[in-house]
Amino acid sequence: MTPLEPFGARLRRAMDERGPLCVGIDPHASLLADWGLSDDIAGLERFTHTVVEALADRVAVLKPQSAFFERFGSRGIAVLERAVADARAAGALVLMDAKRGDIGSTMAAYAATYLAPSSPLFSDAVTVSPYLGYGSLRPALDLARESGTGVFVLALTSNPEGAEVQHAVRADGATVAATMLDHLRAENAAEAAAGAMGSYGAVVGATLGGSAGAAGAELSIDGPLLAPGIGAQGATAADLPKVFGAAVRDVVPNVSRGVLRHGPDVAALRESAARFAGEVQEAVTASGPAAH
Ligand SMILES: O=C(O)c1cc(=O)[nH]c(=O)n1[C@@H]1O[C@H](COP(=O)(O)O)[C@@H](O)[C@H]1O
Repeated sequence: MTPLEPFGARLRRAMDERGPLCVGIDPHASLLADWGLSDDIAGLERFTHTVVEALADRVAVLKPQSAFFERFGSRGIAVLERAVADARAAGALVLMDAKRGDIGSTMAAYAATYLAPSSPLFSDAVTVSPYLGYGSLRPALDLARESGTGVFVLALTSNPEGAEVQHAVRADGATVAATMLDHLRAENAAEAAAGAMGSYGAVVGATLGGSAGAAGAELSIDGPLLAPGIGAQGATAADLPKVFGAAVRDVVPNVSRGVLRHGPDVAALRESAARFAGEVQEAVTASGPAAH
């Protein structure tokens, strides 16, 4: 396998060139209706193609939410495959939001699905859940290193229910979330030593306010921090420095419905993404000088 350049380096370059915004491709049934589309494979295809056409040549990352495609069965997956290929061809990095997590031997099959270059769903990175134990993710972490792809591990999720697991305190006094972030920092150590951004990211909700600190979590992991929750879940770009502090420059903020609700007009989708990107840039710049 000829590996791609490591994901972290590719992502940092895309963030520098296009700004750090990630837009989700989340074809909710309600959005299909709002766009005047049918809740079927034709509607799914039209919606997805429109988002890719509008944004893949300008945002750093597109994040298709796999569930919205899986609900249409094999034909939905075919639409997803096409979206991944088209978005990558137009220059966006594709983060597959599949939130997979299983015992290690099964995890290897999930990893191959998204991170093996020969797979029809090959993506630049995938979201995974570490709540079968961080070590269960090893096949994905290793395949990512081999294929130049990335992995985003759920650490502090944007939903209020996450705290009962993620803020739980272990026997050694650390919270579960802080432990996941420590694992990721260790995973990124070699790239950090070389002055590069690592390929192992964490998901930390933009909605958390001060509660990331309350979980005793050091958010700097020398890798990217995916921050969902801006727009429909109530967070704004101005929350990013408050939640992330000095780590804000490693943040990839995600907006899904906040942008998608402006479709199906391509110009309106672009304008909305540009507005969020501008607000993010303003918030990051106001937070202080770049460390790199
Ligand atoms: O991993 C994710 O992307 C994710 C993690 C998390 O903690 N919270 C969260 O909202 N997400 C995803 O981010 C997207 C947020 O969508 P909007 O609320 O419409 O902007 C959805 O696709 C969620 O599945």
